[in-house]
Order: sequence, then structure tokens, then C-alpha cells
Amino acid sequence: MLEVSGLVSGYGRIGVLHGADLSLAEGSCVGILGHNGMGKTTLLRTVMGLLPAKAGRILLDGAEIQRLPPHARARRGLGYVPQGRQIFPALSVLDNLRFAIVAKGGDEALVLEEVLDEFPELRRLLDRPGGALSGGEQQLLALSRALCGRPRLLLLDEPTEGIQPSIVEAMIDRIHALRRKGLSVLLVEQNLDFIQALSDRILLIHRGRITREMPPAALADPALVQEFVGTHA
Ligand SMILES: Nc1ncnc2c1ncn2[C@@H]1O[C@H](COP(=O)(O)OP(=O)(O)OP(=O)(O)O)[C@@H](O)[C@H]1O
Repeated sequence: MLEVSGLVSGYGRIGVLHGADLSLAEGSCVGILGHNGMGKTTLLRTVMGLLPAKAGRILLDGAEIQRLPPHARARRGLGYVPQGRQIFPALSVLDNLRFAIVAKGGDEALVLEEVLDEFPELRRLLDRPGGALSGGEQQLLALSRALCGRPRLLLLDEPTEGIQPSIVEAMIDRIHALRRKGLSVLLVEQNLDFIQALSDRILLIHRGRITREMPPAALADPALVQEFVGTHA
């Protein structure tokens, strides 16, 4: 479904990705692990088109998308939940969702009902300002906002950041439920339990390149985790 090869990108003259390669099969979840600053967020932003690719190719369903703007990539099936969620804190939950639907050009009432059926707990929060929600609720809003574009492949950047451990399990269940409906996921995450629970394959990123693949079960080996990720399991 997604084929990334030789991807180079960065910020101005600062190079971050130096030829990243990865592939993701339809219906699967690929997790990306790596130390801080190795280029995980940059990789997702470049796949989404928020940062230009200076070299390399991004194929979605066999077609090159690396020159398309983000909205055109969204139309072809990419959705993005950024790190830090980036919801509009002063807008109500309803208006956050409406904004996303209008931006994607969908039938507002229909898409809203679909999304609220998927995340019924947002119904009682519709009038609340986004900024007044808990971290977990904000993450649900960010996820539901991305779903307003009816993506087939979701790019998820550190969804557990700033979320209570008790909510992390619930978040795993939600994403599993979305996957059962056919959603593919490219996941950047520092929470090892989370990435292990969701990923079919785990790729390690080091200095802007994918350097290794490991099966999720390898995260049970503390020595491996310490060596390649720099955190304790
Ligand atoms: N807007 C920016 N301008 C300049 N440099 C940036 C910018 N954003 C990130 N960088 C730099 O690019 C490098 C890669 O950042 P990136 O956010 O992709 O890393 P990451 O692997 O996602 O790490 P983290 O988990 O800390 O977010 C880092 O050295 C970072 O300082």
C-alpha cells in the first residue's frame, strides 16, 4: 500500500531524513521506534506532504504522491494525527470536527454521525472547548478529526504522549477496532507496550534511515531494547 524509498527531507538546510526506506502492506500496522531526534516525526510529516521530499519516492497504491500537496494525499486516503494533537483549544469539540469535515469536503451530517458512532464518548463533550478536555479525550478528538477524512492509512505520531497509563489500554482497543474495519496504520510511538500491542512489524530509525526491522516480540528482550531504542522495556 505504501512504499517509501530513498526519502530525503529536513528543515531548510538541516537534513533529517537521509534516504529512508519502508513499506507497509494494506491492512497492517507498522511501528517506528527510535531515539529522540532521529527523524520519526519528520518521516510522518514528509509522507503526509507537510514537509517537501528533497529526494526519494513515496508510492501510495503504486502511484507516486511525493509531489502532491497534503490535501491531495488526504483525498487519496492518508490521514494524520500529529504529535501533540494540535486540536483547536478555543473551538468546541463539534466545531473542531466540523472544521475537519469542511476541510476535507465531506457531507457534514453524515460524516459527523459516522465519527460519533465510532467515538460515542465525544457526544457528551460536543459543546466543550477542545482545550478543556483531558489528554485522553483530546487524543480521541484528534483521532476522530483525522477519521473525518475517511482515511485508509492513518499516520499516528506518539498518540500516548501526555495520556494517563490507565487510558493507554483503552486507546489500544480503539485502534484495534479501527484496524478490524480495514484501516492501515503507520505508528510512531515511544511507549513500548503500545507499539508492541498494535504493530505487525517494527522498524528502527537511526539518523534519518530505517536501519533494522524487528518482530514485536523482540521488545520483550530488555537488552535489545536498550541497545536499539535507548529505553528500558
Ligand atoms: N521545525 C524544525 N526546524 C529545524 N529543525 C527541526 C524542526 N523540527 C525538528 N527539527 C530537528 O530535526 C531532527 C529530527 O526531528 P524529529 O521531530 O523528526 O525527531 P523525532 O525522531 O520525531 O524525535 P522526537 O521523539 O523528539 O519528536 C531533530 O534534530 C530536530 O531538532
